[in-house]
Amino acid sequence: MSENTRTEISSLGEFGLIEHLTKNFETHNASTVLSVGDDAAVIDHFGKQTVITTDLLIEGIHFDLMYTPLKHLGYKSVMVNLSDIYAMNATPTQITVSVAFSNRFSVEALDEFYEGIYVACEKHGVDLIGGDTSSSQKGFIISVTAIGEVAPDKFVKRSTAQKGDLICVSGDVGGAFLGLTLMEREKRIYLENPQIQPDLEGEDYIVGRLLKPEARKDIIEFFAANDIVPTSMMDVSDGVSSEILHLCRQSNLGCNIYEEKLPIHDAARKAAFKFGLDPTVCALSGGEDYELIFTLKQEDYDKITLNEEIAVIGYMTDIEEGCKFQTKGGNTHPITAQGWNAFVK
Ligand SMILES: Nc1ncnc2c1ncn2[C@@H]1O[C@H](COP(=O)(O)OP(=O)(O)O)[C@@H](O)[C@H]1O
Ligand SMILES: Cc1ncc(C[n+]2csc(CCOP(=O)(O)OP(=O)(O)O)c2C)c(N)n1
Ligand SMILES: [Mg+2]
Repeated sequence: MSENTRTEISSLGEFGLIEHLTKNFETHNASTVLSVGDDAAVIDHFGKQTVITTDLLIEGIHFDLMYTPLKHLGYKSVMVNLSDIYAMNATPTQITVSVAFSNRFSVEALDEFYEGIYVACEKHGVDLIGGDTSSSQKGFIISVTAIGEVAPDKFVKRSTAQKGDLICVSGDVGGAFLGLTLMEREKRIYLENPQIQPDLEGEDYIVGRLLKPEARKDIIEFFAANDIVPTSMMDVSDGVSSEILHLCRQSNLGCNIYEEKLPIHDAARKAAFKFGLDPTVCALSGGEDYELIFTLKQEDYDKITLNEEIAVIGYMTDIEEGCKFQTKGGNTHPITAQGWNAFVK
């Protein structure tokens, strides 16, 4: 397809567009009994339990199209939902995708967005089984629902951590926030002086963390292969400190977290210093890392030491102890939820 082709959505109409966007996608899961094309889809998880989650992505709130390629946006819209399914220790099987957009979008633009959706589906073995398509007066609105399966009562909640459990985080945290800080800075410079080209040299890691997060399927597979069942779990969308407080509040416990144990990538640390930010603050309050935060019984410690993708950052305590953060200098502070909140500007 030529770069300059612009096909108006009106040339296809709503039903033509849906057919165009979905016709080449085949379903792969046995649980997908009926897919796109009827009043509803039908799924059958053959005795397993069904896990379901949904998240909205709103232009200007969750993403900025000035620096977000549509293919990446499609991919990320799916990933943030799959991340919630993995956070239940479940396997994603189907998604629905609903979109609303203004006439500033062409068929080619939506094709790009769906390319990203399909790449994410392929990678995680998920079927697209339906959705909805509408117009919006202003802005691109995306709503994805993900469905998954889990063996009966094997899902992992936020509320079941026990005193003494180890608190663990997968991968590294803070990078996506630094990617966002960089993109917002470059956008500002560009708007002030459009002749200046964005300077993203050497910043691929943090930009990648923002634009193409990876839901941690590998961690769930590692648990299954090593007979590990976390005592509680959730994904890191709003920032580590905010998520730890959710685990503590819902489990009626306190915690001790150690600054020196926070997994921060070198590229993120360097970027933080460049922007005059504290890497620890970025890791605790940044958000959009889409890593898993979970608690484990102490006797499982040996099973995870060999996995370099898992860091132990602290442990759960009695509720009376409060939620505490110990700095590298040995000072102790209460943890506050300074994570992302769509209603706080
Ligand atoms: N408008 C709503 N109506 C009903 N339930 C909601 C609504 N918004 C959020 N929830 C529910 O509240 C819980 C927490 O949501 P949220 O903080 O968005 O979690 P996550 O970070 O996993 O997306 C979830 O169970 C979610 O389904
Ligand atoms: C334009 C823009 N503004 C702000 C952000 C930062 N941001 C967007 S969503 C989000 C966190 C998660 O969003 P939320 O809607 O709370 O997801 P949920 O917790 O429901 O999964 C963050 C930090 C961004 N990526 N782009
Ligand atoms: Mg949500």
